[in-house]
Amino acid sequence: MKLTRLDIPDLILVEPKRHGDNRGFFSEVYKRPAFADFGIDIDFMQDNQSLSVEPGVVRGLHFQAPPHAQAKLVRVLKGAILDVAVDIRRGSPTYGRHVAVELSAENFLQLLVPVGFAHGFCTLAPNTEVLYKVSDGYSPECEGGIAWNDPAIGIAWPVSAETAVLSAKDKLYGGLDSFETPFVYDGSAVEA
Ligand SMILES: Cc1cn([C@H]2C[C@H](O)[C@@H](COP(=O)(O)OP(=O)(O)O[C@H]3O[C@H](C)C(=O)[C@H](O)[C@H]3O)O2)c(=O)[nH]c1=O
Repeated sequence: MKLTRLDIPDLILVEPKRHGDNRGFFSEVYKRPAFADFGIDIDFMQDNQSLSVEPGVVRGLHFQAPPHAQAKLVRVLKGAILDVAVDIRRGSPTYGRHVAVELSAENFLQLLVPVGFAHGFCTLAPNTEVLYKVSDGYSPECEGGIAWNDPAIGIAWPVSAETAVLSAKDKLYGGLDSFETPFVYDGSAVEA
């Protein structure tokens, strides 16, 4: 399992090894010690899975505030997504900056999104299924969100406001400057 720190060093790209043979492949897709070797110890407690039927479905940008903040480990079982994480930790040198990576069933990549980041994705293929581990349970009262297309963040989504498929909830979120983040940067990440 290969772990790589991205431009925002708290965000980590994960590439499990696939052992191929005449039947197909076998892969250890999550291994807690591999993260521990990288200085990361997250106690994931729930797996979530979503199906998005159409390409161009945008889910996000979401987070849960403390005491139910969530770290996430995101992977794609079927199809493909542009996966995005936005740094919303007050005092972070990369506050408001984001990383966008393509995760797909084909590239087998995963994205680790720690607490303190808003998360969202846009599907790039029909019938895309996303599976992600979370480190805390669902807490509607702690749910928060930021407008997916906030120009202050400037994500280069492959869809427009006219073509994106959004939930009613996601259409209502305000921009980065419309909320007081509940997260504070603690300087934890080791520089890449
Ligand atoms: C998140 C969640 C939702 N639900 C129920 C609540 C609704 O009845 C239904 C759909 O929820 P929602 O529209 O919030 O689902 P998404 O828009 O996919 O939300 C997720 O999208 C982005 C990409 C994220 O990173 C979060 O994990 C999560 O916010 O599932 C649950 O029962 N448990 C849960 O953990």
